[in-house]
Amino acid sequence: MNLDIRFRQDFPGFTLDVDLQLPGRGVTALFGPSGCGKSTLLRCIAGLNAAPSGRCVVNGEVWQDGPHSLPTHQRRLGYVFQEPQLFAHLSVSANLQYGRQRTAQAQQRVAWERAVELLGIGHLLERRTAGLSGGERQRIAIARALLTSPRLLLMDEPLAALDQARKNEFMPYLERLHRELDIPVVYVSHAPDEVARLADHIVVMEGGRSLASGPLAETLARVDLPIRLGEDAGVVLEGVVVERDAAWSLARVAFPGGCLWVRDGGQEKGTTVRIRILARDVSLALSPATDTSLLNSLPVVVDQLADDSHPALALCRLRVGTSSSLLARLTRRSAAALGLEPGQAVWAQIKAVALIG
Ligand SMILES: Nc1ncnc2c1ncn2[C@@H]1O[C@H](COP(=O)(O)OP(=O)(O)OP(=O)(O)O)[C@@H](O)[C@H]1O
Repeated sequence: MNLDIRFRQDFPGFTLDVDLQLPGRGVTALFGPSGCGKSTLLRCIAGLNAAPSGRCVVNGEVWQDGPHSLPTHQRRLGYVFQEPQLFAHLSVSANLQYGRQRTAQAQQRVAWERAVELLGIGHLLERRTAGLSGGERQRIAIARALLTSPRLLLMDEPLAALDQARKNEFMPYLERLHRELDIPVVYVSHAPDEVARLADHIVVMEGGRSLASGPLAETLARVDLPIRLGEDAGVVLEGVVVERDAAWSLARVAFPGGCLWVRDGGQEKGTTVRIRILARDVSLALSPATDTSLLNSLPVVVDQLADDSHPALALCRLRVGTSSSLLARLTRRSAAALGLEPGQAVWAQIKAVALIG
């Protein structure tokens, strides 16, 4: 189960040149600054851009092999754009019907009721799409894409047109798709919070190339990428809610290697959650601090030190237990004062932990 994706395409002043082996399940985020080629790559995968030297194999289905390329309508894919492309004169139901009609009955793998329920649009079916909110329209666009029973779902910044409040409402629907449907998704975004919350695998792009491609947690913990991620550098950890403290509205999340207190997000004990810790929110000490307001202090081992984007700053990767990592951003002066070096045991003090889903 994998996606074999290789394209080279020249444009005036820009070349897309990627060679990627991506997992054939889960969400892969294409992440990078504006103009780095994310949408162009998505268009190549969809066959909307003709890249004659490309190769695109989706879980064994060959969509392109050099000049032999299936036209887009013969590729079993769903494409969700930034702005939902719905038929304004038709009802929601008729829009969905359009998606389903495109797929032969024998190939239909996502039932109507399932798509409607997953995206929470049952109450909208008889409405015309023109009067709906941006978030509702986007949910309908996704349901319509699902009803084509795609082998691959391509999403090009589906949340970009929504404000933060609408994004927060929308995100759980994407998480449900991820959890409950076995359709691989390639998801374009330049929003680190979205990537941290949704992705299993990340491709970091710059200037038409892939700088890094790997599992989310591992890739975000690399010290050579935070320079590109700037203020957003940080790790994502997956853990389980093990305790809830109603008196202080806090929850304790256990992850491989330790436990952290976070603001209680309402999840039941036993729920798997993701937490995000930015490098700038982690400071280091040689002993466990007791006279501090910080809730979270973890014993860690210095793994790697690297220069950061500014000559005053350093990035430090820390091992927590045997399989988790943190990043800390600190001044080089502080690193020298603490005498930091790989293998050293120190304490990580964590100013903020965001529970992201
Ligand atoms: N058909 C085309 N003709 C000329 N240049 C093109 C064409 N398609 C893409 N490009 C160029 O490729 C580059 C990458 O564009 P692309 O839209 O893929 O970036 P992106 O990472 O998706 O950006 P954004 O996040 O802003 O959407 C840009 O410089 C763009 O001008």
